[in-house]
Amino acid sequence: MKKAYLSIGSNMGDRLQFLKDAVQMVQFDPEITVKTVSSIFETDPVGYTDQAAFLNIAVELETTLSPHELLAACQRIEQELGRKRIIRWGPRTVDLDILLYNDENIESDDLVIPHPRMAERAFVVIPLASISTDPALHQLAAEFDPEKEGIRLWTAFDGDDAFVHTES
Ligand SMILES: Nc1ncnc2c1ncn2[C@@H]1O[C@H](COP(=O)(O)OP(=O)(O)OP(=O)(O)O)[C@@H](O)[C@H]1O
Ligand SMILES: Nc1nc2c(c(=O)[nH]1)N=C(CO)CN2
Repeated sequence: MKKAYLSIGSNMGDRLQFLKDAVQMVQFDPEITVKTVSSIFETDPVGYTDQAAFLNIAVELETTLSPHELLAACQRIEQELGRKRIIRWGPRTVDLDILLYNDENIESDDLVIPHPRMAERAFVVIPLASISTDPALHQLAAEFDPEKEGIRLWTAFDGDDAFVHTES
């Protein structure tokens, strides 16, 4: 069983529903168990700025899928939820990126882990650090000023209490 973290974002249509649907579809995969979902953050668009604000979350999961199988699962969910690639970094119903996979470093043509742009993205690092115990991530998150970065805590993720993993 491997531990992985995803970043999920949406800035089109019913953003909250897209996040909930995406998490539910991830959880529905028999090879994946969702352990923790971060709170939802509303974030100003980065990269291509002439678009609506995003909702972003980070998700911790356990999986028996390989990194490439996990990428395929994420891309299938994006397709099923109607994602179309029109503008690079442009509006999307839902975007699922793999941030980390079991401390592995992967550099293939179609998959790079850790995600190559994660450290510079407050909309990724702040939700991720909020569900991680890794001191390096907490340090990275502390270097961002949420107000300056345009990041606002939006609401708890209440898609399903079963997704909230409590250590016993
Ligand atoms: N860690 C990763 N997670 C998801 N996709 C990845 C990863 N590493 C490389 N990719 C590749 O990136 C390609 C483009 O992904 P996508 O269209 O979601 O990019 P984007 O979300 O617009 O931009 P960004 O990659 O900067 O977040 C995918 O087809 C995938 O093969
Ligand atoms: N705030 C925000 N900006 C973005 C996002 C995102 O999820 N949130 N995703 C992008 C491409 O991955 C580009 N810009």
